[in-house]
Amino acid sequence: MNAPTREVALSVRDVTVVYETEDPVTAVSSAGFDLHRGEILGLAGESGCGKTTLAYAVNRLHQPPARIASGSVVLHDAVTGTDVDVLALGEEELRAFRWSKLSMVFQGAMNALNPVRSVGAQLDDTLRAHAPRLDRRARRERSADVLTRVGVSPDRLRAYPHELSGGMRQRVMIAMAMLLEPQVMIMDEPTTALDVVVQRDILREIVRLRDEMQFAVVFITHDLPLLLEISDRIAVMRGGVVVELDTAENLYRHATHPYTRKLLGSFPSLSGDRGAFIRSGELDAELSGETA
Ligand SMILES: Nc1ncnc2c1ncn2[C@@H]1O[C@H](COP(=O)(O)OP(=O)(O)OP(=O)(O)O)[C@@H](O)[C@H]1O
Repeated sequence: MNAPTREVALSVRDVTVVYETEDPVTAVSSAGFDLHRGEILGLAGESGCGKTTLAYAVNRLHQPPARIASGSVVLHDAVTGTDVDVLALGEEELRAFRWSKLSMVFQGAMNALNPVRSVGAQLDDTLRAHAPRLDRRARRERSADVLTRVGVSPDRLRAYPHELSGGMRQRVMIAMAMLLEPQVMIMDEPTTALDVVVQRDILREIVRLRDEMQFAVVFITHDLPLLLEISDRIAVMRGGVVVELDTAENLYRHATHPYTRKLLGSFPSLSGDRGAFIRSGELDAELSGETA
């Protein structure tokens, strides 16, 4: 597996998000992290701790009553060499930024496909909107290529969403998220709705693609054992705050925050002989090519 670099792709600093409801809720409070190029950063924490709220802030997806009260999100664009101040982008700039620089896949993303348009037409729409210089043939090739990368045959370009299984539809959404080769992908429980075998297949693909394409991934889930297997570093959130951020291995072996230890202890698969677990699971072995 390629080691991620120390170069920072995305800096998230002191982000605070408030839901301005009758009784305002500060869902994320001064939270932040640096995401390195080519890195998979896991974001862990129990339900309601603010993971999705933070991810939405990074992609500016919040609608009222949510309000980003403070903080900064900066993408260090490797292509142009400039820094993009995400929270300051205007509507037009934001449209150009999403998908092409930073893309997001949600748990229920597969339901976001348009039921009356073929997969190919939907990939083509995104390319036409964001890569107008590509001609029809180049768009078709690119669409076929991303589908192949996520393990879906290019014949499926003609298929309609209802003709595909849930796992395939979710793969199509992951293909869509990588269509414009963004530098950062945020994946919020991207495989939770799928069965375990499909989930593992897709995760294996994500890690392989990260190695191939060197994009950086923020991977959000409450499934800490899974994060320990696939992440380079893990940030643990609690009550809207990042309480600990360390390499997967350090976090597993020497978690310093009592909450992280409690979280590790709450997964039966992680108790017992901890030394035997870390990054030596079946998935990791397969990823490093040790098994077929
Ligand atoms: N629209 C909303 N209005 C008011 N409060 C909200 C809203 N959406 C989320 N919250 C609150 O913000 C906090 C963080 O929620 P968030 O969904 O970000 O957590 P999460 O860690 O992603 O949880 P999960 O793993 O269940 O998705 C929670 O206390 C939640 O109740």
